[in-house]
Amino acid sequence: MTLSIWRYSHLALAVSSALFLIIASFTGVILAFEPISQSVQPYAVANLNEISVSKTIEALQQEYTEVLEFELTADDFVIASVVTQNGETESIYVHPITGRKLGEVKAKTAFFNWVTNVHRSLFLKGIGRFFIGLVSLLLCLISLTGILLLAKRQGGFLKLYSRIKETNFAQRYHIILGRWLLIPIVIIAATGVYLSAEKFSLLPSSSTTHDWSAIPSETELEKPLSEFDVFRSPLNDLKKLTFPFSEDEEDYFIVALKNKEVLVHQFTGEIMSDVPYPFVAVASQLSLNLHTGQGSILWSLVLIIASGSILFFIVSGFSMTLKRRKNIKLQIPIFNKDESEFIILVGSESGNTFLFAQAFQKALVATDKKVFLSSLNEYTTYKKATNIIVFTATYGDGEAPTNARKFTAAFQGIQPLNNIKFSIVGFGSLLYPHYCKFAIQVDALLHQHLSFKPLHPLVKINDQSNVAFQSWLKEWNELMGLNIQVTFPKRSIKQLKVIDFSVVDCTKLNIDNTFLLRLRPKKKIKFQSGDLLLITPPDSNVSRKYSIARVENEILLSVKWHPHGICSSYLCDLKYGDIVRGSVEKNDDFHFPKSAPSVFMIGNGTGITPFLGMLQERKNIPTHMLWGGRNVDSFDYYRPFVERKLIRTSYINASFNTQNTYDIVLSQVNDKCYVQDMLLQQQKMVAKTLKDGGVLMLCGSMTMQQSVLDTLEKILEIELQQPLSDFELNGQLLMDCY
Ligand SMILES: Cc1cc2nc3c(=O)[nH]c(=O)nc-3n(C[C@H](O)[C@H](O)[C@H](O)COP(=O)(O)O)c2cc1C
Repeated sequence: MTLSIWRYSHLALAVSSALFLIIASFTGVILAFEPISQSVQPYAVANLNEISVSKTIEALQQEYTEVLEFELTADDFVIASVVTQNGETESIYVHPITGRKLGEVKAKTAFFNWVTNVHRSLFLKGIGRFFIGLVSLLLCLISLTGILLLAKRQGGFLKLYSRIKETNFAQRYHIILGRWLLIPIVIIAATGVYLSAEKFSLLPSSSTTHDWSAIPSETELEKPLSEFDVFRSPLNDLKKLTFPFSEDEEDYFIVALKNKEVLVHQFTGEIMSDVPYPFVAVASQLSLNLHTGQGSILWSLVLIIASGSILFFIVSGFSMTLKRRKNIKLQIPIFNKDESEFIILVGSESGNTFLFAQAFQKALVATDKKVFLSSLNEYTTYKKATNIIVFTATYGDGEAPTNARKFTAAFQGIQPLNNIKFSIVGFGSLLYPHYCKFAIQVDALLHQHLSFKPLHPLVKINDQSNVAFQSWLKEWNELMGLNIQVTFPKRSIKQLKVIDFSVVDCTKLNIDNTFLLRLRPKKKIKFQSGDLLLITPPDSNVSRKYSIARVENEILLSVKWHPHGICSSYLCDLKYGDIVRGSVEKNDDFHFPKSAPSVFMIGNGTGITPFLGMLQERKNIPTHMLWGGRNVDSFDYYRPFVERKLIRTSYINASFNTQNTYDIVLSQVNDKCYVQDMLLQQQKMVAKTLKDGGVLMLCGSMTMQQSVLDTLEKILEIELQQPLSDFELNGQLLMDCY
């Protein structure tokens, strides 16, 4: 709730000021170049702290007929207003020791003048200035709401700079740039507000007021300028010196120093008035310098980057909002569990079943029904429920999808509050031996419970068939006396580029009927270990995806041959030089982490494949790999890749400072050990890895995934009293199981 308040405030502020912000930041970037071009001019003189003010006065008086004033700029240049020997009044850069003219003070170019006008007032004078001031204020608020949002997302202010989970470009760089450029942007905005407030006289006066009526002391004697105390101070203490207008005794030198302004008697050097600058004047000067970058090339560069980044924030922010809105439209989270009459429970691994469930929910809501949708894992009590509709896929070897693994246990432990009618729709594929097995289990479970009555027998849907779904819907409508119409959002299927690969190696089957295949892309393509290779055998419409390793710019895959497997049989028969057509699909969720204190790879069977490549690419991140297979010989094909990089020792004995290690466990030898057994034996080390921010990568069969996740859940409860989902959300648990 609070998150959405901040998000909406952030968005509303950005939307209302976007156009002005674009103009102000764009012109701001250009204007920040002006102080840089100014600073690089050759008028600076070194060691101004060693030159006294009187030295410069003398030099100027010798060189020119009359000196009106001189000042030290933010770039440490000396500018003097003088009357030359020819009687001309000039404003020039001078050398503070010789008084020599170094160059003419040029007026701002017409271009910079124009851009300044746009930046300050959009050529709209007072009203434009007001809008720009207001936009600066909004920018302050946008930055503050942005930082609050970020703190919430990262889990607190202390974690502001911790690892970012987002992989979407706009979102990722909105956060990265936001947290580094927040301070400069707030400074730009706050000083902008200050300068505008000053222009509109909303601040107390910043001018110094002298008492001009003071009477000079009679004891003070006339002396040369070089003996005036105030002129003995170093030149870099001075801001500006204005010479007396006439030789009248009541005309004084006006000396603006860094911290105060003094009036000095022109003949005796007596200080007639000494007024420190008011706070407002100091703040104004500081605001001007910080807002414009005057006098500092480094700060000007920061201003250029910060102003430019505001343009990026606007574009990336709006792109994130559009994306979120699209997702919200898909999700329609409307009613809570206790007010809903219809409960839809979903088991889905790759999201397709969710799309069916959401479309069904949307259609029901459109007929004014109160509907609640959640994953099967979140099964609980529902106060007003009369109907439960389960949509679930089956995975692995007839297993539950990850978001339904806890359903059976939850169902057995929860007593429903009322009698409920149920309908089960199983999503599966006839290509698998255990067609819709998990849906069958859920159906059986509900049948056994006295509070649940079937509305309709279990329906199985092969290969996400819309025809089969609509026919179930028709019957469901009839039984319910409803007539809901379900339409599906068009799925944007990314077109993958199909290319040719030549076979470099295809090994024989090992004792587990597994073989290694090495393919060389015929074209240059981008891929990395953990990506997926999609292959459709010739004359077939069945595609298979394989998790791949990148080894010396070639694709390595490990395939288990199934006697009736169309794709595995096709690949198994390949020979050196044959051409295979396929496409590589990016799998960003399963790439080796760019940074992490340590990585623990866990896999079984052919699930070792992406790790074989990651081990070759890995850079300086301590790594341990645990692999589960059947026999010692099962590891033979993988051994050379692993032993090139890792030393065999158990995780518990691994010393990450000096070595990267691996261990294997075998299920068909005497001690019959599975990866989850090994994790349990080394539970302290596993918990410590996660606690210290390490990343756990899991690849292999769904059966192994289920057991490993159950084991991890147990370990974390005992060792850290924390749920596994905390680490999953944090990006510390990466999975690619099949
Ligand atoms: C690795 C894998 C294993 C699968 N195992 C089974 C299975 O044992 N039985 C079955 O009926 N369908 C199986 N399927 C098919 C899925 O259940 C089916 O494609 C489903 O529509 C996917 O839904 P989802 O996208 O919501 O996860 C499997 C699919 C994959 C990719």
